[in-house]
Amino acid sequence: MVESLLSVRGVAKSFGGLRVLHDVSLDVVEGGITGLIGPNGSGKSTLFDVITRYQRCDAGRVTFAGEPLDGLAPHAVARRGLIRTFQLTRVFPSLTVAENLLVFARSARARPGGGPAAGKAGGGGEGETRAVELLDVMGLLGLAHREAAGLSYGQQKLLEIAQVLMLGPRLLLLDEPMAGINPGLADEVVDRLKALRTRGMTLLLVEHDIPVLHRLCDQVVVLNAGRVMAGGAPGEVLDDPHVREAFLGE
Ligand SMILES: Nc1ncnc2c1ncn2[C@@H]1O[C@H](COP(=O)(O)OP(=O)(O)OP(=O)(O)O)[C@@H](O)[C@H]1O
Repeated sequence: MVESLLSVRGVAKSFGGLRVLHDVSLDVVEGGITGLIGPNGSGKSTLFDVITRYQRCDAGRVTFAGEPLDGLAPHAVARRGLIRTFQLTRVFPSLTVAENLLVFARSARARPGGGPAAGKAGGGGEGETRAVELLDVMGLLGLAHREAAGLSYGQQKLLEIAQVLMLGPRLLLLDEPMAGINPGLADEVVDRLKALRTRGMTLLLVEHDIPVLHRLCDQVVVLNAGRVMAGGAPGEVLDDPHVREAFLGE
């Protein structure tokens, strides 16, 4: 049996009297891309909040790399390598693309045995080497000396992902990485995310676009009204008539 990098078991969460998550369990295997889909209000953001410890769950447990996250603060979770983009990223418009990465070099953590997408970076020369490598992976090397303010929205998204990669995550949580990106660039973002997987990164992302889910994900988990209603290979899950009815309104 393949051990999962992230394991969510029996998670429940209510806000006041409103039960938002009911007994949610899922596994994310290392080195894969897992898509999380579900109608508006089905609990996707709340699940991300619980996983990253922005919210406490009322019941259940989240385990990362074999260790329970109970009781940890969000920054301590991030330090273990479980990182969500909005937590830490901010594109500074008046800095160059390269400078935007180097800002993150100083706070980067070392992770022994990581590949280029999950390795270590300090300040100085090491941080610069890593920044160049990540700009290359994200297709931004040619823009390294441009001001970030001049980037397209999609390029800024790629820069945000590169910033967070400076921190050496082991699992990256992305909330709708394609949102607002024009269709031409969406293909590029898909390719860049796949390139990260090739380098050993593990991704869990909220995504609504069905063709994107088919192209990108190894596994899709469907959340409906706070419960996992399906999970498995994209081809199986996204063609399931129950899923199509709940999610696509068919
Ligand atoms: N802090 C909170 N206090 C009270 N209710 C909340 C809170 N956060 C979320 N909710 C409620 O929980 C439910 C699930 O919300 P959540 O944002 O997790 O869903 P979602 O699947 O991410 O939705 P969307 O696709 O619209 O982002 C909604 O009914 C929402 O109003």
